[in-house]
Amino acid sequence: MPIDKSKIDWSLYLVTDPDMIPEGSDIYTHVREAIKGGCTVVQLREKKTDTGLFVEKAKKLLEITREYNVPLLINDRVDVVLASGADGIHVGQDDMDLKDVRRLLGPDAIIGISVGSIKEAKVGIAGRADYFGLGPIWDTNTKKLTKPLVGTMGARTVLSYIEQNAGYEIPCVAIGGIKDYNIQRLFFQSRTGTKSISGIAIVSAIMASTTPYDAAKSLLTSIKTPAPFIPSPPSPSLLHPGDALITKITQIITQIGKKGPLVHHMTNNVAKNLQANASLAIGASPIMSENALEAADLAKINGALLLNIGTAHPESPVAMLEALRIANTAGTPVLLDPVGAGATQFRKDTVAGFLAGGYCDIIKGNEAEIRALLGLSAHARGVDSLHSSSSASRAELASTLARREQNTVVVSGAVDVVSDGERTFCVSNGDAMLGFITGSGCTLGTVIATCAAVEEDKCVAAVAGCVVYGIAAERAVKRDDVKGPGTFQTALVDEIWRIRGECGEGNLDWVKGAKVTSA
Ligand SMILES: Cc1ncc(COP(=O)(O)OP(=O)(O)O)c(N)n1
Ligand SMILES: Cc1nc(C(=O)O)sc1CCOP(=O)(O)O
Repeated sequence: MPIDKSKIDWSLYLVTDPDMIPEGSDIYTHVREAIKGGCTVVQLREKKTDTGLFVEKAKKLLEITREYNVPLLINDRVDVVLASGADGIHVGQDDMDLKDVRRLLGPDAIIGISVGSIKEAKVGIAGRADYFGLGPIWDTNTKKLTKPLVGTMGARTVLSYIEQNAGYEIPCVAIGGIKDYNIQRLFFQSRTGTKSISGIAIVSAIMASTTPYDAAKSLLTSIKTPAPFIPSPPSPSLLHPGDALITKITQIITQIGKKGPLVHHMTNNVAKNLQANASLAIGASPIMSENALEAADLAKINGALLLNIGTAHPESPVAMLEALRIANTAGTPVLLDPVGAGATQFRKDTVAGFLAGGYCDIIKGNEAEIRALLGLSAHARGVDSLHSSSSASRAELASTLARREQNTVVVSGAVDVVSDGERTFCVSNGDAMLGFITGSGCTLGTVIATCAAVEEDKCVAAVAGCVVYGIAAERAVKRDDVKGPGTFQTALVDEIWRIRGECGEGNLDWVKGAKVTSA
């Protein structure tokens, strides 16, 4: 029975590679096991095989795929499809023109094309492709890539173009560097309002596995399980600054005192002590450990992970990325403080590696750091709309990055700007004295991460962190015992402690000083 192409399940699409199959197995056993484990589509990809053998392999595989009602597609070769009776073909942009492929294979054949940009999507749409292979999403060792990486953001751009322009439904399977640990983030970060990828195409994670059944099963589980960090839609009362937001801030601080969340810091040596003291003062339990081998155990405990690259060593990015992935799998919120991002190539690569390799619920940085993450020059100049340091343009920076990353971004400064891409708040609490103590920005990160540990709405958690930290600074600077930065630093920790105590006693007067507006 030929496959009905309107009913294909694109969830887990296996692309074969004969050179990866572990010794002792063969392509037929391997593919059968992978299908039993959950593969829903198979593509036979033979780059070096002679035509005769290619057709023979296709015919034998077709017997297997038919048993499971799974479509078998052939990579690149129309003649092999025709000779074997396979269900369709996958072609690249430089292969045979789609109209010719269709003419040769007929209306029922499943025809897919590789797409990595809007320009390539136009080719696929014009040729009425049945599906797109969207990639390369990430780097891969499976083949030498000749096209730029698409990333989750590029995938979203293409999906949104298709949604608005195709005029017919085109399932898209993402391909390139996809593993168990990045699947959920891929689905989450690439989705548009209404269109998501329909599945993932995998080579090495299944073909190189000695247990293809288990590999496929585990990949399918990740596909079917929503990302643990997907935020719920914000409560309508928290869309704008107002009484509900202020009440929520006090509830967050009270919750921290009650729950004592663990906040795992992988942070810099300069700020570590202040961050640990501020954590304790607000009611959290700080752990300062750069050891990735502890990350799995720490992620199991409720709390948050803070990554700060201020004094990172050459080996730090590997340990931090490992911790980030573990936190993502556990659903533990992660705050990234990209200290000095853009200052050196090492820092640029480190931050790019985190954003490509994991999901950070909150990114907190100063304006130069956030500009660096957006690929803009560190200093405001030029005529682009993001060039000045007004609150409005910093709000644009924050919301642009938040929309790109599908997360919450804080641009810290005299006025802290917090955005999740939809809502953007300005928090004007704080004092200039914060600029005279080392690690004050890093410690704001600690306070925000602690709020994120107890609050699902990360944008509101970030606002709460900015408010409590800013008000503590305002109170500290007014104290008679504060004579300068040294005494201010101590008083700052004391005031965080006092605010937490007042919250615990139900005295919420402190929050009357909150200065939160919409950007
Ligand atoms: C599902 C899927 N997507 C993309 C590709 C890549 O195809 P192509 O661009 O033709 O590159 P090669 O496979 O020929 O190296 C694919 N095979 N499958
Ligand atoms: C065959 C192929 N095509 C790609 C594209 O982007 O067009 S990436 C790719 C290889 C994907 O292998 P793995 O799952 O091992 O990363």
